[in-house]
Amino acid sequence: MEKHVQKYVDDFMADIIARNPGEKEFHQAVHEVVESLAPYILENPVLQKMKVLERIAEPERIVMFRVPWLNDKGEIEINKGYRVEMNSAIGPYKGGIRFHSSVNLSILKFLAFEQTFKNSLTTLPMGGGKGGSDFNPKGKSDNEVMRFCQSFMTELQRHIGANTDVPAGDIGVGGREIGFMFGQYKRLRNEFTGTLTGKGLGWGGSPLRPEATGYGTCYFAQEMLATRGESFKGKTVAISGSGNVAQYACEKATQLGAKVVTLSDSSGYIYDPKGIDADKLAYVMELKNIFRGRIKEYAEKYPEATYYEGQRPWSVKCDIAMPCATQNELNGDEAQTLIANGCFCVAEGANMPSTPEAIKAFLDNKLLYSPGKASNAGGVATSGLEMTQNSMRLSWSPQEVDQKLHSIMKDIHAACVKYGTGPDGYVNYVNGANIAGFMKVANAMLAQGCV
Ligand SMILES: NC(=O)C1=CN([C@@H]2O[C@H](COP(=O)(O)OP(=O)(O)OC[C@H]3O[C@@H](n4cnc5c(N)ncnc54)[C@H](O)[C@@H]3O)[C@@H](O)[C@H]2O)C=CC1
Ligand SMILES: O=C(O)CCC(=O)C(=O)O
Repeated sequence: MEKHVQKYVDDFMADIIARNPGEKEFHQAVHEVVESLAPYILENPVLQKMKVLERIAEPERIVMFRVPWLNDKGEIEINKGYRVEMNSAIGPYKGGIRFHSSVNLSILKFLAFEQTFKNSLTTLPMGGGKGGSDFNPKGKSDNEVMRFCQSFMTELQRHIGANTDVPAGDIGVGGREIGFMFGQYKRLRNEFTGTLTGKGLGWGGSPLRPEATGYGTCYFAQEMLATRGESFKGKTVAISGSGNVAQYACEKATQLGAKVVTLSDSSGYIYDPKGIDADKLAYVMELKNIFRGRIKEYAEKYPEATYYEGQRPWSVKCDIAMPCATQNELNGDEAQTLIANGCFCVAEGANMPSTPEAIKAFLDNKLLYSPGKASNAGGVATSGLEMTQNSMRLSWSPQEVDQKLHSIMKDIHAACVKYGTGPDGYVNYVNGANIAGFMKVANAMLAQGCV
């Protein structure tokens, strides 16, 4: 990197760190973006003068609140609730809600920051936001989850709305939680609107929203593979996670002819050398979505599989890796192991799953590597399609939604290629996604003045 560009990055980050002390995930997300954008911003002085990136890195609003609820023993429990309304330059704030014990402001700010660029890439009119709570749904009864969701929404409902801020699911928030939150929103506001996405099909949801993030990640990977005359057919795929994104990435990769050999959760991973086919995946979906069990039970049911306690799946030999669990789940050493084992494509289904050292290894070795903000954008894009269907008061068929999702993913890929191709022809999808995502938001902010 040239000296004056490095200085811009260093000064920018020094300011971010001073203004947001201790928020390491947020610093990490901003650093990656500033590194991509610095040359572009230095060539466009108006962006510097109008402090566009500085403003994008400061949330427009953060709401923090108490979430008191009663557990099944009748005792009061208290959690923290948050909504980070990051940027509304191109549309209402939009982004998921995460329930996980690790949730804090740093994590939600990094997610809301990433969401701003991701939503812009979808080409749909959605700003960036993210919310959540340090509530841990593991081991809680359905009634406890319902009481928690109702209390969370009792406060959140004042801050959201179909034209203001439209939350959805994320880690720990799936169809069950969206149902409880939507029910409480409707009850308190006395209105049936599209304020949440990820709703059930019979009450305003879009076909394919549950599938969209995993499917979209595979559609994006298909586009990357095609640039080298490759496809999923006959490839071995390692997937981490076993939740929503991992399940549907596994389903689509298998449908496209690949063999998926791993899934994981926070306790460990399973390796199935025969591949996780449709029947085995149906078992995983029941295990995780209904019985809320652990992935190790897979290896008890299918003796051909092995369970590795406390480990991540990146030492397994594969052609394609798809991290679909959580942030910073793939480090520099694991990236080197993947590369040494012949992995040539990494498509992120999770948000920021690769550490900066892992990303550097992928780029230095010229892998096909897509950051989550590009390859997992199919989820929020389909949420955008749900918002459109809600506004029009009609619903599209699964085929129509799938076709739109597919074409959005192709367009995001094309935008990354346009802005990320270097002089040697290698596509740096990190730069491509950051620059393409930034431009639309930046132009809107320039037009809207100092707000
Ligand atoms: N649900 C969606 O539509 C979208 C989700 N994402 C991202 O995809 C990732 C997964 O989200 P979902 O599948 O929706 O959540 P989920 O709650 O359905 O599944 C999360 C998975 O990650 C695993 N996990 C959580 N913490 C872990 C840890 N510390 N170590 C190892 N595994 C861990 C869980 O065991 C579970 O398998 C997250 O990064 C999320 O932000 C991104 C775009 C959209
Ligand atoms: O569907 C949405 O609104 C949000 C999805 C999400 O949280 C994400 O893209 O990370």
